Amino acid sequence: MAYGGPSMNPPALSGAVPGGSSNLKQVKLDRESELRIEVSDEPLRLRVVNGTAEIFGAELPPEIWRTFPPRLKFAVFTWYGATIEMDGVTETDYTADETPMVSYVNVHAILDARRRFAKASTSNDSESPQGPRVIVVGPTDSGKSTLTKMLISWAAKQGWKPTFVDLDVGQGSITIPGSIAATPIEMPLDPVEGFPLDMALVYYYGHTTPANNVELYKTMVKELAQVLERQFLGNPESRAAGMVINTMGWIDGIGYELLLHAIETFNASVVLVLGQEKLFSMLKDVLKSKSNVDVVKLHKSGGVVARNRDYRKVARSSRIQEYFYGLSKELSPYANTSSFSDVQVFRIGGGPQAPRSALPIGSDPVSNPLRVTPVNIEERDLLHSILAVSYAEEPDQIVSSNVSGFVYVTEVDVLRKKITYLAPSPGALPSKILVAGSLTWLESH
Ligand SMILES: Nc1ncnc2c1ncn2[C@@H]1O[C@H](COP(=O)(O)OP(=O)(O)OP(=O)(O)O)[C@@H](O)[C@H]1O
Repeated sequence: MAYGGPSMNPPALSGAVPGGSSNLKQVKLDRESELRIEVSDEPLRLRVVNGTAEIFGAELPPEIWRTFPPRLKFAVFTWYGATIEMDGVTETDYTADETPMVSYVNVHAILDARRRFAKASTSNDSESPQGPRVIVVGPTDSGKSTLTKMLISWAAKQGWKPTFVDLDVGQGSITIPGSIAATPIEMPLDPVEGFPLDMALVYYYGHTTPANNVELYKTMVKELAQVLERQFLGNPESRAAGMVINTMGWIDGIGYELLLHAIETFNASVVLVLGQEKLFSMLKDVLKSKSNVDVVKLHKSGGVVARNRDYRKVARSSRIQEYFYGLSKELSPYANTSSFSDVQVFRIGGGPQAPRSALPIGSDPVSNPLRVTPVNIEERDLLHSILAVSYAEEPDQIVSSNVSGFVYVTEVDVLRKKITYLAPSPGALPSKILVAGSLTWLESH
């Protein structure tokens, strides 16, 4: 794994534990330094034995062992010094004393002041000051998700309930990839569990890159923004806490247009640009006419680990597995079989809008990216597809409706006209309307 940069120090080990197993080791961290860890293929146990330390903004309780799953990459940071104990063999672990954490926490302090200002002047008037709407942008592997987590956890630690918005359909921080989602955060994030799903507002776009259907992606981003806007109007507490929006790492061409679209759609007031000068100056320039938008450049942490295509593919697959089986396979999904006639599967986009003969001469029968078409289960191979269970009551509401969850198609029996799927909860699905995209999964156990 390519580490490096000025912030790399040799591992700082202080005294092996006498009589302990050879896998037990203690690391002493000086103030404002961090222990960067890549977990190996085996889980790792870790605890704080002295001082205070946090993982991406969430403080670790003293003395208590936590188990971190295989391949997780993270840092244990301390503001005032700490001793960490690890039990297990890591892929890598080293300490670093050069981190951008002070600049990150300074951003937090400014956001906090804006929240307090918004809270002090809270009225239900839509013109009154609002909490910050922060959007984090930058190329892939610049540490966007990590910074988002820190800002959210630090805010929650101070009693705010900020809204986290995830626009990155490639990874899926709140729920499975292919979705855009938002959720209020009430407590610092658990370093292993991540973002909670129970109160999330989820839209299923269905693909792991916005390139598959740019119009649909934009439409769903807009839907989500409008719903949050309405919720903020009725909830001064959320409104004062504001939002933190995580974006995808696609920053060129259409990707850049989509960032601008998100900034505008969510009325972002703070744009945090991580690790790229060019993107920073482009955004600064294009947003200079907006006096209420601050564009701030921040350094990427030397600890951010670059992840290749294969890693991302595996990570997506684990996210889906986690949705159905839980983080450590503690859940068991329910297998259900329905007749083809009991469910209605739709897809969005594609297909000609109208036959050429019906269009004015010279115009092209472009496909309609928002068109909702029924899927013939007998004809289209849905085996191994992830389908979203829509809240839409009618097919024409599908694009603008959020979803209650997902099912995974494990068998399609064309002869008996039956479809079998895994669902996270038992009983009938909350809706007959299911939405297919291009997301599939091969269960590996
Ligand atoms: N200081 C650090 N020490 C160790 N690992 C870190 C550190 N900062 C980030 N990481 C890890 O590096 C990886 C990439 O970081 P992150 O997910 O924040 O990047 P990103 O810009 O959001 O990526 P993407 O392009 O997928 O959106 C993650 O696994 C994260 O946990």
